[in-house]
Amino acid sequence: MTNQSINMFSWTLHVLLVFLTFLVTSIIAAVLKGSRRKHGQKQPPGPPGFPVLGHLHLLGELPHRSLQTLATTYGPIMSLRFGDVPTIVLSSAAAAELLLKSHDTVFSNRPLLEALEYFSYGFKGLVFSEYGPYWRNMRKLCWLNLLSTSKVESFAPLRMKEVEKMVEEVEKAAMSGQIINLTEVVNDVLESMVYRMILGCDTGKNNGHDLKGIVQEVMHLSGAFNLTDYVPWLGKFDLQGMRRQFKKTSKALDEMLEEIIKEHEKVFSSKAKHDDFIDILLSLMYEHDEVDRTNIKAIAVDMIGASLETSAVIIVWALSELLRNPRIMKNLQHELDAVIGPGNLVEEKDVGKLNYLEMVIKETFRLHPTGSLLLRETLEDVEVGGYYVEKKTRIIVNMWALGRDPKAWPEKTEEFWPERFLETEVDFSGRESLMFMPFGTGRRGCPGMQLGLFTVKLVVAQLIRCFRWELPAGMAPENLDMKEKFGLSMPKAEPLLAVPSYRFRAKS
Ligand code: HEM
Repeated sequence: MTNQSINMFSWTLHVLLVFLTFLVTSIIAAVLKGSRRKHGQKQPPGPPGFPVLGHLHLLGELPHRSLQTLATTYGPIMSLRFGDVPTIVLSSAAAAELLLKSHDTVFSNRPLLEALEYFSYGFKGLVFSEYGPYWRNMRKLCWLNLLSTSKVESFAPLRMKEVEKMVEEVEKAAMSGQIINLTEVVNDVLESMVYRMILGCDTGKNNGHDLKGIVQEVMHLSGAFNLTDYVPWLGKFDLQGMRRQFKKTSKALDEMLEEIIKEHEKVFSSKAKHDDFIDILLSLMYEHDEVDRTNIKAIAVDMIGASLETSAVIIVWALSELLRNPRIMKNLQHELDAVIGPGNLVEEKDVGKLNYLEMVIKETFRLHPTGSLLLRETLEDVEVGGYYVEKKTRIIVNMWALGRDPKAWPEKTEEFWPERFLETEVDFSGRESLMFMPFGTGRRGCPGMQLGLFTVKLVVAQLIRCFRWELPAGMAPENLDMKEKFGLSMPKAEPLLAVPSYRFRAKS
């Protein structure tokens, strides 16, 4: 035997051994878990699964669609197992009401995913920290100091300035009849707003650190499929090489945040102070023991992650639906012209008067929920709706399916029809009814809803008020590609391209 074939043989043996250990351990684990379950405890229905994989193979490229299809057979409360993780998928408003509303606390935990352990400094932020006193403190701190109504309003001039810059850029394209990539325009304005508000800097290179590139990598890795999250004991083999990437990216992220914090510290007591989230968190660190440097970094990452893609993605979907539905675009332009003075830019104080805009944004969230699968985990065993749900069961609320639940939305279910909200008195908060809850619900509901809505409405209103939009090369509205791709926030798969022309030159 040559050296090469000996190596080949030992490599094959190694892979076989790993696979066999994997198979045997998983079967033992499944048997032990089964035997722990008491007799007569009814599980929600679900399809038969494979050993080891469970139902992972059923997820497909667009899990929200695959799960919706499965729910037509197994019902709106469905039991699945992804690797080692028992999971319940909720696919209707009634199912979400039954579990989440009546047992808010029990369903208030989040799964501890490996990527987020790295990027949130061992779950020291808010979004993915475990339900309990630490999470409660962090939530209160963020709510009072960063996301309260008065704080959100204090950043309004910053948002307006960035929106004005965006309008100027689009005006240049309108002058030359250019096709523009609206997805890029929206991402750029959101990045500028979010980075300035949270970190006090823009999207370019910061002391040699590629802020935009690093954040994009963090978002990408946080949404990527990681086998370790489903079969934890396989983690030590790091078969997909994910841990290596988490370590590399979290190191780059940490170095960049350190420098940003140091810059803030240098000018903290001077007039050159930025007055952004880092400044606010630094003052809390100087005043209170409960905040340290790690918290500042973890919260900054959470706030960027929670606000950037969510808002940008929904704006692009809203603009796409408006381009595909000229009647609705016209209605919105009429409302904007009637409410806003001639030639003026829309300001945040106007947003509350724009009822049709509100309906357009609601309808966009119904059909294109950012975060198509909302993730929770049970804190303890619970019996609900005649079913037994174990502690540490992962709960997936299929928001995609909720928006298409024919019982909740019987009329024109698949159609973009904002007028349905004239009759349906639901707000964004998921407080009254879970048929519509784009910002989640209950204790873990989104604390950035107000900020998110202001931003989304302001950007959409400005782009529709100032410009007429056409699809490139005479494309018919109904031919616009509306496919989504799976990710943390379910963005449109293809960038949105369109040609702007002036409705009028706006002045602020
Ligand atoms: C259009 C924009 C946004 C959408 C659609 C959105 C949506 C959501 C959703 C669905 C959740 C999960 C809620 C649940 O489990 O019930 C969430 C959580 C969260 N969001 Fe937002 N969000 C947006 C903007 C923001 C902004 C601007 C911020 C802050 C700067 C923010 C901060 C958070 C935080 C901190 C959490 C975790 C709360 C917790 O676990 O206690 N979000 N968001």
